[in-house]
Amino acid sequence: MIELFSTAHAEAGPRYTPHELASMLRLHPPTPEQAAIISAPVEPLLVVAGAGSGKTETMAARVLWLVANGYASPEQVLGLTFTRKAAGELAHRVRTRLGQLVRRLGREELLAGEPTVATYHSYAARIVVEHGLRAGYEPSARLLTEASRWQIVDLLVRNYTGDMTDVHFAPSTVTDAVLALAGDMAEHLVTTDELAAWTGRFFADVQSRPGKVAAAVRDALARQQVRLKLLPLVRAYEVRKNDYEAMDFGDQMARAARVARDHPEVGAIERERFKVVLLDEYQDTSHAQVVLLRSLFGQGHPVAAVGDPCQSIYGWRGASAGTLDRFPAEFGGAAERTLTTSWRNRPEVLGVANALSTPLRAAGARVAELTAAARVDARIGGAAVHCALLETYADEAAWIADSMVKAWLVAADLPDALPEQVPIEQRPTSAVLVRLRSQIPAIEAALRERGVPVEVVGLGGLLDTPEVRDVVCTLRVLADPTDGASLLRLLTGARWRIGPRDLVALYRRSRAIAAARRGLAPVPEEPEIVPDRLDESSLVEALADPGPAPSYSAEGYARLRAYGRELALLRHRLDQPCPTSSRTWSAPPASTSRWPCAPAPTPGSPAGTSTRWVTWRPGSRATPTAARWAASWRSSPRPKTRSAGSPRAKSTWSRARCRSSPPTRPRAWSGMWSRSPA
Ligand SMILES: Nc1ncnc2c1ncn2[C@@H]1O[C@H](COP(=O)(O)OP(=O)(O)OP(=O)(O)O)[C@@H](O)[C@H]1O
Repeated sequence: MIELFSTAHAEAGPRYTPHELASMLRLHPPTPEQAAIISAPVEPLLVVAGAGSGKTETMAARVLWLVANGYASPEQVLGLTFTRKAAGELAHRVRTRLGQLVRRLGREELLAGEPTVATYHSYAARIVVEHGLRAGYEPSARLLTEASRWQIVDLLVRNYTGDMTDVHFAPSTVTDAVLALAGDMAEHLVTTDELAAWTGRFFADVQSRPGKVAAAVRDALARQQVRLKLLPLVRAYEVRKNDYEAMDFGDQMARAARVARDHPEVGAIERERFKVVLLDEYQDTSHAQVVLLRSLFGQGHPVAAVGDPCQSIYGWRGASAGTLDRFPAEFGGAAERTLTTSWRNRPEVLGVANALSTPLRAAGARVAELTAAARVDARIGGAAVHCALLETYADEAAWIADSMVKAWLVAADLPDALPEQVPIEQRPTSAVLVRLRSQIPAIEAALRERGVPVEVVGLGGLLDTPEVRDVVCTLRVLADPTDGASLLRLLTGARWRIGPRDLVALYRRSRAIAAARRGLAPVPEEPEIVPDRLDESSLVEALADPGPAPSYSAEGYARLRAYGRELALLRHRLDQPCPTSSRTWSAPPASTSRWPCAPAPTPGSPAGTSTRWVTWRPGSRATPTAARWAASWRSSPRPKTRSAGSPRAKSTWSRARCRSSPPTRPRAWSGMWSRSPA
């Protein structure tokens, strides 16, 4: 048990029961299960409970009970959640209740200060800033955004000349794989050397066993072989981050965990500061997060963790349902409690949810089945949960909209009315959850068609509207001439309506351009046999230079020419400064520099036709990093082309890099414009 917070109340036992506090603040009375958690001894505690069972509510009530009974002052409470939204929700409930308590008890001196409610990541960031120097981490290290991470690794990948035998990925996939591997290693606190050594031991172990290697093991070995090939890139990424004095989110969590693990004095300081710790969604904590929390608060400190093994969504990054099972061992013999009343769902929904989660429980998830609270709203539109499997998104949207209209009419007892005739107070609120944002417009349209007012929530809403998506695709095509997928969307969209025959002709043209370029490239020692990414993705070039008109329908050709001209005009504006760039930096010393990616003159095209993708001029506004990258690109050696049959032939992606890197360069380059200098 911890040293109690000053007052006589705490030493003499709790002054207020959970029920008394609830009635004092006019809150819902807690259930017996909730009351037991709220007033549990001030020791490690694990609450395993399902969705909507009142976990957040109970945690807020526990903070209130601890403060009211003098076990902790508000500022000695730390609550950690995964998302800012959840942190905001918990903080709001705790602060509102503490405010009510102050007004009721009139004891402001005891309740001064604010609890700290933060995300796991922001708490880790604070640990690194405040204590990182103990482990040699600069507190001023810059945090890389997802986009910056991607740009750094993409550039490394495209300039990489190491052995990539057996890595049959496109460059962008290699970039994703390197980022994922770097992230996984940070989550698991594993270094590149440790991973290489572990893989070596694993291989030796498998090979030392007699008999045939099972197919599944062979697959695992092959995957690990690929992983080993990526390790030099992960190392290069680490070096690059050090050069930039930067780190990503994974590094930040790993640094916090290492500081806490290797420097016990940090735990002493944090335990002194926070007498009570609440951990939300504990089932989703990664290995690095568990190490951080266990190192800081793992010696019997009153940590209350809540979690639901059936809601574990981060298995891929090291979280597992076993995290909940290990809690008592990690935090010093925790009591375990549960909540079984659902305040959010009706019995029919819970019946389905309980049935669906039965296999998870059978596999060891120790979470109790939920039963509906008596106060859950009366049923609307029948007692059954319906499930439909429909052929198209449009059918699905229509079905959802019809079901909702039916529910409205049943709720209002107006079977023949139109939705807009249902009085507002009789309209039940309804929510539609979708798997993909792209489904939203169709569902929204179907509901509006039937007169049901709709509000689309979520940040992605605007980006998914077709008009905005067209603008985004246009920007992509301008910045990345290999982005054939975006161009295809625009060509087949409502504006240009290019038909299949003309698309095939354009595709043939792109092949001809690629073939002509191969013809002009330095002659390899042996013929190349593997198609590369550029071969597949030069539709944008073909649009700029569509070749002879008779290959297309007259109308199609005219539209393609018109659109090609429009894109060329827009492309000339690519090097204009971005208004958000906050300082001007002198660009590297060079005369006007052109990215050498103009398509070669090809048979059938007017002599000298070429497309200039991006022009950069001295004096342009650029960040120092962008300037450095541009300079390093110019001085980097030209990659070699691959020869078929050579013993250690570079794989597809490696050669694709050599061909596709010039056109994609502007993407990395222009992406830097919008960033403020470091
Ligand atoms: N004893 C109670 N009496 C009445 N309502 C309650 C009670 N306990 C919780 N609730 C209500 O139940 C709803 C769900 O509670 P809460 O948000 O705390 O659940 P949760 O388990 O944290 O949900 P999730 O699984 O989504 O995180 C809230 O509206 C809350 O006010």
